[in-house]
Amino acid sequence: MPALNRLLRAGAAARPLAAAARGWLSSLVSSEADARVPASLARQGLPARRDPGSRSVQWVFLGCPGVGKGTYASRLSQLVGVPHIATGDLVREELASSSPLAQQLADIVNQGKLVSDEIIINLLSKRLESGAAKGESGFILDGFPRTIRQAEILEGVTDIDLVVNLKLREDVLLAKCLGRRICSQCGGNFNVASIDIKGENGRPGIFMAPLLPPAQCMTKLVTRSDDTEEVVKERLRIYYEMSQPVEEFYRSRGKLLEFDLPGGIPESWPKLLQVLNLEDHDDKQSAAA
Ligand SMILES: Nc1ncnc2c1ncn2[C@@H]1O[C@H](COP(=O)(O)OP(=O)(O)O)[C@@H](O)[C@H]1O
Repeated sequence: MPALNRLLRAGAAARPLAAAARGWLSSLVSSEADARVPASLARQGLPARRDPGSRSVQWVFLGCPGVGKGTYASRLSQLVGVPHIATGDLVREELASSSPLAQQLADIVNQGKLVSDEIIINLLSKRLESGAAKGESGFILDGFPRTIRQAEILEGVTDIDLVVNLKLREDVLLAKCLGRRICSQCGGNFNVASIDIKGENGRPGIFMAPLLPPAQCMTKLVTRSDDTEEVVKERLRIYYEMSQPVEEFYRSRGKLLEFDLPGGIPESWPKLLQVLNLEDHDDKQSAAA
């Protein structure tokens, strides 16, 4: 099996890339029969394909920067027992290394631009490959696909069961990005923003309490270099231009589940479980804990 990066280095052009990526990724993801698809999709008139337990879930989380893809994808991955794979994390791991790619990536990410499809497919392929070697199966993808080309390549490789599109109003997205903090020691994600917007002119208000770190992390908090106001606004602009069409790509295939976040985690998590038909799962896990 030729590695995608070797093909790319050999100067593979646009069409061979898609073919190469398909070959490479398809050996790493499963296209077997369908996995669990929430009954809520059926209620929405979307196709609910059933063959429970045939393979692990293959889900995608879409949504603007700051919407909470990482938070909810990570919680769900623990609940359903599949890895949470965030391409933004893969990019940041590469940035933290002293690889030749790191400087090139830093310039792109710090301007709020998208990394090339080639680089992202390469990073994702490596992550899937190392997971497969450890016996991982299934996934919840967060931050991928982010362009129509990425979506087409993924669709050519495997059957995604469900795409959750998380939504929040733009002023809240900006406040959440600016309030985001990471513990430089444990890697935990927190948010110091306190959001309390009153409803007006028929538009509902929204309340989100800050997600504060424990005392031992308090002095070790850092801000992502791309979470400045200027860069967040550019990331939002790029999302609308490059990634929003991906929503329509999955909507037209009957796979998109729209989810308007009603508030912070205490309000949103139970509702998300409800629409995913996973409340029982959560109860069983809490009882077992
Ligand atoms: N699928 C992708 N395609 C291109 N670039 C990506 C992709 N995923 C992540 N990146 C790069 O990594 C950065 C951080 O990604 P992420 O943590 O997902 O950010 P966000 O908070 O904007 O959703 C992006 O701004 C982009 O430069």
